[in-house]
This record gives sequence, structure tokens and C-alpha cells, in this order.
Amino acid sequence: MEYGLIGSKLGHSYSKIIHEMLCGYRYDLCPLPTEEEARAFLIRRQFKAINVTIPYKRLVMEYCTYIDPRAKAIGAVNTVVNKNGLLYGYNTDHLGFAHLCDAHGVDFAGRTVLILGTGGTHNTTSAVARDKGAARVLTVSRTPDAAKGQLSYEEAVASGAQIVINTTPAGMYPNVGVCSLDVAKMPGLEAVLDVVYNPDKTELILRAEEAGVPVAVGGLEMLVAQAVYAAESFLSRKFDDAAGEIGRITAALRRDMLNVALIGMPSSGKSTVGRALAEKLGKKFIDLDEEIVKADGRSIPDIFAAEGEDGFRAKESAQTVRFAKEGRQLLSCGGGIIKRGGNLRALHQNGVLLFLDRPLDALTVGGGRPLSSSTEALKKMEAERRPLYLAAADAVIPNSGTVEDAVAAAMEALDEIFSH
Ligand SMILES: Nc1ncnc2c1ncn2[C@@H]1O[C@H](COP(=O)(O)OP(=O)(O)O)[C@@H](O)[C@H]1O
Ligand SMILES: O=C(O)C1=C[C@@H](OP(=O)(O)O)[C@@H](O)[C@H](O)C1
Ligand SMILES: [Mg+2]
Repeated sequence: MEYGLIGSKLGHSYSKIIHEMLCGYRYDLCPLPTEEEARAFLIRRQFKAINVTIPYKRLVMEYCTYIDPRAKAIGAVNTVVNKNGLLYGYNTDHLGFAHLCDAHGVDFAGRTVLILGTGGTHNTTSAVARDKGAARVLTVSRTPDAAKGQLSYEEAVASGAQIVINTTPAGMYPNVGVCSLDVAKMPGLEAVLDVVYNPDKTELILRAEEAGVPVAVGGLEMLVAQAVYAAESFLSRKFDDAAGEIGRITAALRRDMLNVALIGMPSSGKSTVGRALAEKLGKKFIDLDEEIVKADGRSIPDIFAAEGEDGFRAKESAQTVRFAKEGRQLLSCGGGIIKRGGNLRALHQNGVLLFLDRPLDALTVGGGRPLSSSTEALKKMEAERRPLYLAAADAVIPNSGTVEDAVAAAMEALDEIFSH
């Protein structure tokens, strides 16, 4: 191995994609489940340079001849460069986190900062907060140690903090929707940062957005930034525009990993355009109406007949929650998905929404759609729903020409959405 990553479990790591997009060298994921294997790997040192992740960021320090002072102070090394058989250790996680804060204009000066969690990333983020002038850095734990001044999640709410940093795995895929901090009760918040990047927006970030916190961002940019700074150490050279590289790769990664959901009136072409768009994007096509039918065993008209619209909506929500937390999918939604706010929240956590806008007179009456019973019904429905589609969508895609035209318009809109 020349370049790569070691850690105990690496199944979901994006590092290979990021490094190979960035530099073109080959980057291998090398899972080392046991400490003995990690030690043997470090003794053999048959690599040019590596990144290190959980649980070996401290262990590798024993094998380094030189450790960068910041890495030493934090007590963790995530980047190791082999120079003529001697290992040099650095910490680019703190550079990555500092980049995330700077890129979003987070001002730490004189602020009270809450760090959720006591694990490895706690020290990294608290070092950055202190460097940037935080007045107080408080630690929040589910099992607070009062002797160390740690706070419970209840106490944290009343701490008067302006900045919250989550370093715990709470809310991380597949256990999405989890969050112990009631940010809605913290009116002075200026920024909420989460080091978790899958899903794109954790429950904490969604809640912060809903509470109107001005800066609410997940950890993807931090992950990319630490990789870019690690690559600089790997190759002993600086990028001309590191921030530009970070922005470029973060955007490309989000385009690749996130879902695209199509919303719009019944028979506006969500399933038809969705299938073609999925192919173009290289995403897995999922038709939520089909999934409802598959899971239930009855047709949509039969579900409506037996359980009414409410019964159908409950099934629709269950399938939405199920698929929306996954990634790399094109989700073709049923027309009524916007009737429940929870559906939109689920879709936004890991994807973008496009409103497919087909002229009212081109919509189909009937066609196995119980609510599209007449032209009048469609007209009334459109008047009610149009504002909801517009409010939920990241972009509006006209579908008034051919299916290919709509696909091209959607590709253009996605280029724009993922350009920054
Ligand atoms: N741009 C278009 N040109 C011609 N027919 C279209 C176009 N978009 C959709 N359709 C047709 O409209 C009908 C409804 O489309 P569908 O994809 O099932 O809509 P939805 O999933 O939104 O309910 C289908 O017969 C489809 O072929
Ligand atoms: O608009 C609606 O309320 C509905 C739209 C349908 O999906 P399409 O939009 O794919 O037709 C289907 O979910 C159900 O008949 C209800
Ligand atoms: Mg459909």
C-alpha cells in the first residue's frame, strides 16, 4: 500500500473517493480489526503515508519519531508520513474543523461553546474553539462528571451558549432522528456544527435550522478539508487554492451521495422523468408509490378504499422515512407527499427536492389515482398544493416539453445546486 486509511472498521468511509478525486493517486482502505494487527502494520511500515481513524489515533503516536505540536497537544494523530522509514505524525482533523468554522463565518471570540461528547473529537474541536478565542468551552455528556465540570443535556440548555458542536455519533446513519439537546429552548444560539456527515443533515442540524439558528452545518466539509490537508502532508506540497479544492470536492461528493427527490402533482411525470433522470445520474431509482404497494400487498385504490386517505398517508410516511435516510437514490414521490411536514423533513435530511411542474391541462384524470377524479378536482388540488410544492423545492423543473427536456432541465438545476 502506498496511500490509504487504517482503522478498525472502514466500511462506510468516503476517504478513498475524496483522495482519489483530489490527487489521482491510489488510496486503499485497510481495515485492521485488532490492536495487534494495527501494531504489526505500523512496525512493518510498508506505506508512503496513511490516515488513521478510530480507534488508533492515539496508538499510532507510539510509533512516530516526530509529532507535530498541535497533534501532541490534542493527543491524536490522523496523518502519518513515512520519511525514509521514520514516521511523522500530524493532526489534520483540527485543520478540517477550523476550515468548516471559517467557511461558515463562525465567530468564537468571547463566546460560550458547548461540546457534546467526551470522545476523541472532543479535544480536536475544543482546541479549535480555544484557538479562535472562545471565552468558555463546556463539555456535555449523558453521564456528566461533575468533578470535571461536565454538564448534563438539561443543564446545557440553560448554559447561555452561543455555539454547539456535536462530536458524538448521535443521529448518525442508520440511527437517524436521534438528538438529546433541545436547541429550540436555546434562543442565543449563533451556530450549531455537527461532525457527523451521514446523513447530510442530522436531527440536531434539522432542529437548529427549524429554530432559526443562523449557521447549522454538518461535518462533510470538515471530512473533505482534513483529507485535503492530509494530502498536502502526504505529498509535501501545498495546494495553490486549498479552500477551492475543498469546495470542489465537497460539492462533487454531495452530488454523488445525496438523494434527489421529485415532487409535484399526480401525473406530472415524476415516475417517468425520475426513471430517466436516475439513469443519467447513476442513482438507484425508487418509486415510493410502488414501494407502498409492495409493502402492503394491495393497490393504491384498494388501500384508499379500505383505509381512506389517512391510512394511505401513514403508509406513505413509513416508506418515505425508510428510503429517505439512505443515499444515492432518485426518489419519485407520490403527489401528496407534501401533505405531511415530516415527509419533507425526512427527504431534506439527505437530499434535494425538485418540483416537477407540468401544466394543469396536461395532467391525467383517473389513471388509478383516487384523488384525481375529475378536472375540477385536479384544479382545486393544484391551487391548494402549488404553494407547498414551491416552498418545499430546491428548484422548479418545468415539464412542458419532452421527457428529455425535463431531464436536461433537472440536470442543469442540479449543477447549480451542487456548484457550491
Ligand atoms: N414530458 C412529457 N411528455 C409526454 N408525456 C409525459 C411527459 N411527462 C409525463 N408524461 C406522461 O404522463 C403520464 C403520467 O406520468 P407519471 O410519470 O406516471 O407521473 P407521476 O409519477 O408524477 O404521477 C405518463 O403517461 C407519462 O408518460
Ligand atoms: O397526489 C396524491 O395525493 C396521490 C398521488 C399518487 O402518486 P402520483 O403523484 O405518482 O400519481 C399516489 O400517491 C396516490 O394516488 C395519492
Ligand atoms: Mg408516480
